[in-house]
Amino acid sequence: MKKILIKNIKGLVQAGEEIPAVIKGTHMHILPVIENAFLALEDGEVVAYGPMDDWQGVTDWRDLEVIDATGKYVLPAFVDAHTHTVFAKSREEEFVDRIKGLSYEEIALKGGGILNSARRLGELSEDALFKAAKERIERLISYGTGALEIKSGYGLTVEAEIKMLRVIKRLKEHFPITIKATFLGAHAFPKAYKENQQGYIDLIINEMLPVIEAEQLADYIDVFCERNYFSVEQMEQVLTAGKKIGLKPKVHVNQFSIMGGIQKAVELGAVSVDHLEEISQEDIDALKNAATIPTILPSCSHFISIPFGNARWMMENDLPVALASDFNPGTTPSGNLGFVWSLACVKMKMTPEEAFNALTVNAAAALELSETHGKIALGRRSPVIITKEIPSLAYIPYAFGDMHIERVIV
Ligand SMILES: N=CN[C@@H](CCC(=O)O)C(=O)O
Ligand SMILES: [Zn+2]
Repeated sequence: MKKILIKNIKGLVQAGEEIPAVIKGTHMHILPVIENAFLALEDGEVVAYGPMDDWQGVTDWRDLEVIDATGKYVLPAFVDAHTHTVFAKSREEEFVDRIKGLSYEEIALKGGGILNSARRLGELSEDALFKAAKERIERLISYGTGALEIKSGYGLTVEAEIKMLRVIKRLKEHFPITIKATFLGAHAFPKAYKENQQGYIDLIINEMLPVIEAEQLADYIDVFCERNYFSVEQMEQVLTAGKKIGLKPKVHVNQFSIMGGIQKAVELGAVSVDHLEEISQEDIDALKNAATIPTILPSCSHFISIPFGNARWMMENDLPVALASDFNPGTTPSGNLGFVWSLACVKMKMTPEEAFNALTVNAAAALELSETHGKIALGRRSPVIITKEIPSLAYIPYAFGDMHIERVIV
């Protein structure tokens, strides 16, 4: 048995059996920290923690690794509940086009964007996609990500969507961290179906979903509900078909426009609604008393220069805000949740504590991982982060761009 004792921890963050599975509104500011603490793990499972004064000493030193965390914090790893980590190639030429004045939507309308990624993904083998995604995930873990969701959606043909999902399945098997798969066949209409949108929806429902069901390739179903992409009615068709084979909805809504997608997604029992750069009082009202987690993606706002989600307004309305990276080659070529933490504080005026809850407890809820992730508690095995020596917890989002993580125990 591999035993690890982390002692003299400057601050053990978010440790406690009583920490709730979802943290709403004003409660998001509450973040428990045990000062001068210890944490004991056996084969990754939390077997004891608390103030150093309560530490009983070690009786069995065999196979024990002792880590002295003087001046360092220990945190539950982040949960990334929204990524597109499997993709073929980066898209920096679109980045340059945006610098020159084109918008994301204009680039997409001239054949760039999602269709650009789909063209490139079609050319790559399953093995090549797996290798590239594996390297990305290794990097994400070193940044403190302890569980993540990965979407398909750069295939847009039966063959290529299934290829993506098979890659995600292999990644699940390869990594010790939890990975969940989301089917996003309804990410964009392929060129061949530009004039026959219903034909593509039929392809998703009649050709893709049966293979996904037979091979158990997905946990969730997603639709990009947006002008020039999928309408609310089209989203409803796809989500309803997905639900019939047990896929719960997690959807892209309100990135550029307000179309009623949030209300419909809530009605269909969505686990989360993601993006929300644009939001109305009606949207907020729909989310009150719903189990759906509003998930904001500030790195996307930063990178393509669109508004940041109004987290403060959501919290004032007692909603449980989650944060995720949206890691993808088009709108967010970074899966670094430390940077997301910083952006949430600087641009969305979330306190460091609120943003941390949004990256852990509420993010775990957005991925239905509340039982295992988001906090440190007895019996749990989810990854933990050990920081470098830092003056305070707020220093992490404050000193953006620096790497504050020394080690991630998976
Ligand atoms: N908006 C939809 N999908 C991705 C971007 C896809 C792309 O541009 O490749 C997002 O969440 O930002
Ligand atoms: Zn996305």
